[in-house]
Amino acid sequence: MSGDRRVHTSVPDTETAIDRNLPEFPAAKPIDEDNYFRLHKPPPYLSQISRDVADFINYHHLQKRKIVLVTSGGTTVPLENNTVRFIDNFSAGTRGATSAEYFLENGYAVVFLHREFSLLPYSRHYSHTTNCFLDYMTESEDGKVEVNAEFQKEMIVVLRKYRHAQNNNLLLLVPFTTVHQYLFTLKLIAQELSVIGSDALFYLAAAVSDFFLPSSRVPEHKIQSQESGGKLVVDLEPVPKFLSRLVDSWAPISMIVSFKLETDSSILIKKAKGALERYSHQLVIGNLLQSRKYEVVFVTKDSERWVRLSQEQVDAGIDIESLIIPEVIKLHKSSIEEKKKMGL
Ligand SMILES: CC(C)(COP(=O)(O)O)[C@@H](O)C(=O)NCCC(=O)N[C@@H](CSSC[C@H](N)C(=O)O)C(=O)O
Repeated sequence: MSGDRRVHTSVPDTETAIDRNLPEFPAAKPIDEDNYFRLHKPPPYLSQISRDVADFINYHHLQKRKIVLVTSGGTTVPLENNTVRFIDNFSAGTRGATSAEYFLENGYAVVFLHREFSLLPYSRHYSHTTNCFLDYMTESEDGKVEVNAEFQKEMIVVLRKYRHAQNNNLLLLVPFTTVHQYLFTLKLIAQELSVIGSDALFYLAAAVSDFFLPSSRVPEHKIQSQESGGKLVVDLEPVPKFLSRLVDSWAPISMIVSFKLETDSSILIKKAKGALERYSHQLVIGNLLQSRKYEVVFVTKDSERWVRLSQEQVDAGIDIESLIIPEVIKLHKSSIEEKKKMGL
């Protein structure tokens, strides 16, 4: 891509985000997915993302490489159009960024739809907080910046993988900030990926808002606390169940994996099965906020299987994604074979 064509999503698009002519957003109804996209304006940068994604897909499809869309990080729900306050969904982006690395190491090309400024593949190892990159550096005698000798071995491994992904155009970074941007961009990428059918895999690790504030109700400027008698009452609508659209029309032939996040272990599997029944996709990976880094449960329509790190693996710093991704790839392979047998 010529020049820096990155889009930035964390700046509120004050021009298009609010439209007072929009009718009051109706309560959630089955046709809401279509209404949502009809009643809300797409992000202004979408056509640029569409071109980048189309080029990326064509490039890898010609080389018969499988492509996975990994979503990562949390979506925001702005409470003002000139956003000062917003509701955020918890996610550091570790699941998505780490999973993307393992997909790349297994030969996939990755479209990484991520919350802007959340963790990214490879750079996540040396972020500005965990493992601050400055702690890995020293000043040589002639005043040059160098990497500490003790870290050379581990860093060269990450650097080589990072450069390989860059030099072979294997990783496309696509940002979002709001749930609005996420939904429009997910729909766009899904429809573009549908051209490669069963070779496309969807791995939805992003923490997506269940509720949002319709544009017709978003105040233009910062909410003044004294105006509302010091209280802030927020009246949100349910986000359209986009997963059903993804499964039944945006990418009907692709394998779709969603994550179910709970904090109460007694309802996790039931909720994961509920999502499968509701959306009829292939796999839900359930995880608890408290233990998400060392155990997950694979829930399909006829099985549930825990995948866990042993204590030794935890102590050795093994990523649970090193166990998750090979399992997902195995299921993707069978899904491709199945679809090919059906002539899809
Ligand atoms: C967010 C985490 C826990 C990773 O954490 P970090 O490593 O810190 O990034 C991820 O593993 C996960 O569960 N992601 C999915 C979380 C989520 O929002 N799941 C939705 C399903 S996808 S959103 C779908 C929408 N609500 C609908 O029902 O259509 C849910 O549980 O309901």
